[in-house]
Amino acid sequence: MKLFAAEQIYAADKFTIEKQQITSDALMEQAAIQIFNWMHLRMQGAPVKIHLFCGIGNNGGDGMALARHLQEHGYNIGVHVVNYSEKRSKDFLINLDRLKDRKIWPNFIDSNCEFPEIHKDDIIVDAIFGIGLNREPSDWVVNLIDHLHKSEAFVLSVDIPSGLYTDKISTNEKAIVKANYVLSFQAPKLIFFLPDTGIYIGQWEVLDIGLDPEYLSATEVEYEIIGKNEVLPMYKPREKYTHKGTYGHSLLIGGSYGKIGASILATKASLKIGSGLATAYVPKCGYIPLQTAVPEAMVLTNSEEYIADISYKIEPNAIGVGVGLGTEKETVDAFSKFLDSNKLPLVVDADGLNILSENKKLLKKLPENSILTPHPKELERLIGVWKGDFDKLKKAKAFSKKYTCVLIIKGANTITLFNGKVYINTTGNPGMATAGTGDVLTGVITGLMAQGYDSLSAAIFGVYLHGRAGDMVVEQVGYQSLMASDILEALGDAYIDLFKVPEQAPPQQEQQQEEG
Ligand SMILES: NC(=O)C1=CN([C@@H]2O[C@H](COP(=O)(O)OP(=O)(O)OC[C@H]3O[C@@H](n4cnc5c(N)ncnc54)[C@H](OP(=O)(O)O)[C@@H]3O)[C@@H](O)[C@H]2O)[C@@H](O)CC1
Ligand SMILES: Nc1ncnc2c1ncn2[C@@H]1O[C@H](COP(=O)(O)OP(=O)(O)O)[C@@H](O)[C@H]1O
Ligand SMILES: [K+]
Repeated sequence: MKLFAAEQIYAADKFTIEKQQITSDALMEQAAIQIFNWMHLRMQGAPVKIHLFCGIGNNGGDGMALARHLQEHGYNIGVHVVNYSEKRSKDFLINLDRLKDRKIWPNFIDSNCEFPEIHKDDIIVDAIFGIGLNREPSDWVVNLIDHLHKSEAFVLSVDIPSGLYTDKISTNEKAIVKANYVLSFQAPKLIFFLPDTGIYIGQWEVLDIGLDPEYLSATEVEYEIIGKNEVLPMYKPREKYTHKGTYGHSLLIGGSYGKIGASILATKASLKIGSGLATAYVPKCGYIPLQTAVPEAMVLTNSEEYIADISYKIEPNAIGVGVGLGTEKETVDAFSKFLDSNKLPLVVDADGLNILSENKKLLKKLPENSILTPHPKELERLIGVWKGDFDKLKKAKAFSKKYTCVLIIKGANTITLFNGKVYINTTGNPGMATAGTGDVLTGVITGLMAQGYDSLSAAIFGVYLHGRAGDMVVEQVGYQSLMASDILEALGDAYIDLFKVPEQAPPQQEQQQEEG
């Protein structure tokens, strides 16, 4: 799903109004009705007090229009205008008048006013600022936001939590509403998925407010979120008249004394994801553990406790390097020499990344379209410290461009960058914050490349399947008990899940409705 920049949403808004020959307040009305329907379906007329805090722009206008619909349906509302500017938007004013026509007089709050009392069982609708925020809110607005938080009432934010910018990080975390739920118009916003800003969003849902679909589909975006719909077209089916050679040979180079488990996990993952053959290249101390733990894999060994040379006679189709590798001087030299002769795009993880960070000139030796899979600390070693998520993305994009590599930034909502575009994964859970899960991901991506997936598809699809396996298995084992091996075992389920059709209402029920 595309993530649009604020300017693109404003442009789509303008285009829709012109094409459909409607007024902007009619579009606002559609948006408000969508929110009303969402609330009405859940509240069913419950007499809970609903406090609507409305700014003076179009986000506030949405809130005012919503207030009218709630009042018409008998809800117990309090409407508060957060009067932070004299410059009120046209559609805000139209909706203010419509409220007044119905004899509803909002409570106007400014810097000198006492804030309204809010009980913790009340509901707050946050329509103070939307995507038009362009500077830090005044101190009294920050105090109001603090007042909302202190009430402990449920907060429903319209479009985005007020106080969040769409393209930068706020300097004052107290100036941001913490939303329990966000109803976002037309598409989610990038900030919902970044660690610095995602913390202000409990749950979110998209409401289709009728922006022109053709315009939106023709609009090129920098950011996309990746779910099942996006990865399904990448899937390569298994054909009947094929053999193990058809599905490629993965080579996993890594392991050192005390870290052979990493090689086991990665090698096994490459087979579990469908690689026809797999070879683990490990120091001799890894020979017996590997042959025992992954009897399906072949093993090549070199020196005793860490890898001191990387050379082989096999012809792999994909190579993953770095898990458990260690950073001994001889290993670094072996990796450097290997890069001189290797032509295949690599998947580089863990100590492979640490070696590259310590020896930046090696980065130039990486074949084009190699995949680097750093967690945030490894990323910092590669690209340097950053100031907030937007700066991180900018630096990461520049790095991926400079070395023509796919960069995978691991974490909650793993982010893949390539060729100026950013793909945000939606699978995975905090149960995966445990030893060895990254090693499994390296094996998964290597195994996909061995099967012929191009680097970008292997990265996006691999991250998705890895996270989906984590989501499926966590339901059985729980967050705390989830281990990397559990993800390995669930990779098959993640594939099968790609083709599961969402459950529909039982036919009997439909029949009854028709009869009724
Ligand atoms: N297509 C869609 O998706 C649709 C979107 N719709 C809704 O419109 C919302 C965007 O509305 P919006 O452009 O009027 O901006 P909004 O966020 O209400 O801010 C208001 C104004 O405040 C100002 N301002 C900024 N920062 C400030 C500060 N710190 N302190 C004081 N003032 C500050 C700034 O004006 P300025 O003073 O800079 O001229 C800004 O323009 C969007 O989120 C959605 O809810 C729907 O109605 C239907 C279709
Ligand atoms: N909170 C989280 N939510 C979702 N996924 C997570 C979370 N924490 C970690 N992960 C995933 O777990 C994996 C951890 O990788 P990494 O840190 O390299 O682990 P290791 O080095 O132990 O193998 C990554 O794929 C990451 O995206
Ligand atoms: K808002």
